[in-house]
Amino acid sequence: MASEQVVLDVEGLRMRYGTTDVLHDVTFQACHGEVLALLGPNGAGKTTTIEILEGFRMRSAGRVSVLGVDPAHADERWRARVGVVLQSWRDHGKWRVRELLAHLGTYYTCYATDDVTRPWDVDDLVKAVGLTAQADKKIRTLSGGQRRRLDVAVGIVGRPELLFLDEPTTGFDPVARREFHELVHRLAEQDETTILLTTHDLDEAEKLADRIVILDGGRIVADGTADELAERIAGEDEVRWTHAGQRHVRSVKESTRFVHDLFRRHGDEITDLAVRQASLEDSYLSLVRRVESAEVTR
Ligand SMILES: Nc1ncnc2c1ncn2[C@@H]1O[C@H](COP(=O)(O)OP(=O)(O)OP(=O)(O)O)[C@@H](O)[C@H]1O
Repeated sequence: MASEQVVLDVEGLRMRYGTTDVLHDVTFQACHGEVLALLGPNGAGKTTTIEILEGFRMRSAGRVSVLGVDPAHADERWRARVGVVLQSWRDHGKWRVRELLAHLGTYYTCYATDDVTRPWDVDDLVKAVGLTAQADKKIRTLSGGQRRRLDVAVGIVGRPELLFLDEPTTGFDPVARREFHELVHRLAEQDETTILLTTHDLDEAEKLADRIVILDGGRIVADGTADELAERIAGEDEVRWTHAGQRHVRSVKESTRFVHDLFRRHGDEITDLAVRQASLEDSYLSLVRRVESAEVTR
């Protein structure tokens, strides 16, 4: 993390649609250069949260500060510092990729600073999102995954300080996904862009995020690094080994100590040893099941 400067500050956020509360007292922060993943089951409140932070939706209660400004009262200068990748860019089908990005980029020219050149050079941008071969194609002829890459390019053309990515890799093939992950790392590490992303891909969250916030039923049920969540929630590693021709599997809290004891007792008789640490998926599933069973008994 480049500095401890707080870029996103959310405290006691509440949202009510009609008579239904969908966010209850949501509190979290993100610091400069941090990549934060917001996870949670369908309907947990991720998009609602992100739309409030983007200034697209009015909250019912709570305090929200984004780059030091309340998004409900933000101006164009603030908007130019924020990049948004929405769930899909469907307009401008007759435009060509390069043309659209160059056109949208002109909006940011007046927001360039001594430190940040705006907009992003179109050829560099098209290359960064892997659309060089499609740069002169009409948008309506792009495949679903190529459109999604264009969505990402539209979101970052102004070189935002803060980037919101709502399910960015839906429809990406494995190569596109890998390239997108490299782009996110580059944005966070080289450009110190703060990134808030939502995803249902736990492997993606584990790879990209410095910190993970899990929302369930409109409440934050976990907040920490993938390792912290694995330790705090799933808590157990899986150890597999063979002894005297027989396969064994045990779930244990302290795998290093367990393996040490195993070798102390059986030495070279132990073969095929494998230790699998609890993954983010284990933590997530265990947490969501716990919340669901608590709701059933409530
Ligand atoms: N405009 C709306 N009017 C009424 N209820 C809404 C509206 N938008 C969302 N909701 C409700 O708010 C809750 C949270 O929805 P939201 O879209 O934020 O969830 P999500 O976590 O993004 O879900 P998903 O993973 O399915 O995209 C859901 O119960 C949804 O039905």
